[in-house]
Amino acid sequence: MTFTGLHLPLITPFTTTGALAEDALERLAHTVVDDGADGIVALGTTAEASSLTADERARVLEICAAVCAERAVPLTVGVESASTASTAEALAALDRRATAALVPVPAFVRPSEEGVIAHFTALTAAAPVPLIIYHIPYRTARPLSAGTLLSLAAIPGVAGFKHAAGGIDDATITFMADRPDRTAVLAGDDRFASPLLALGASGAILASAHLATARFARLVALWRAGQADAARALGHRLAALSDALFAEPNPVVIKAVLAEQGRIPSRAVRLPLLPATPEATGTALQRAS
Ligand SMILES: O=C(O)C1=N[C@H](C(=O)O)C[C@H](O)C1
Repeated sequence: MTFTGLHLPLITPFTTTGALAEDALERLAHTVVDDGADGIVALGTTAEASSLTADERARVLEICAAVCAERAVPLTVGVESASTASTAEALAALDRRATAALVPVPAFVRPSEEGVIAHFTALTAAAPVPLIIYHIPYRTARPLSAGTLLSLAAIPGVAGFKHAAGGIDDATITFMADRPDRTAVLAGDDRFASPLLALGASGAILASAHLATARFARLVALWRAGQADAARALGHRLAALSDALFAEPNPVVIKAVLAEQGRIPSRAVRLPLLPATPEATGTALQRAS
């Protein structure tokens, strides 16, 4: 299976009293698909997954799975835990309607690169669905060399990567040149999405695409079609939007803009996140229009 196109890592909307806003989540999921998203990611970082209760996580999954089934689009589910055993347990219990699981290196632990390979080898044995490895060293504190990324790509059961290396570094360039064709690479760093697509990424998982969904979908399509001039120009404009949306910790600005636009009932986020400032919200609203 090859993952292509734009996949939306949905925020979790809350009501004005702080409860899960189920209707708003369902509406949002339908809207992004209407606007050109090729798939949905539930319970990613952008969903504040670690701040949700187990019941809320289960409801989010049910809602997203129902929309994905109705719209016939893939559902990728974020699964994160501190150890290999607990991650394997969470994967084994995954909703059967999931198409893939998005799994980072456990944060804070800082295993060796050999440990990372052993971790994902063990997880593929436990997972009922293919894995998309979430490479995000600035959150996990575990950089990975090109050699390790290529070893991970060779593990049966690894369908691809969400690549969010914090830039286009040496490892990224070597990995993009040498990875097997069957390995999907999805751009996962909003600001660097266009350059990674230019290097051959097959798609993207971008929180920024809650806004301007159709334009982000077009960015992916243009790069995939080799229309570099148009893609580059659009990429520059969308990078400016991403800058504004990531001016404060994700997803606080995105939620504030969606609330201002009346697409979700409130800008509420859960601690330790704080609601977006009016300044950041104003700038993002302008760039989103
Ligand atoms: O939840 C996600 O998936 C994403 N998370 C990233 C982050 O919060 O660092 C941003 C990316 O756009 C998608």
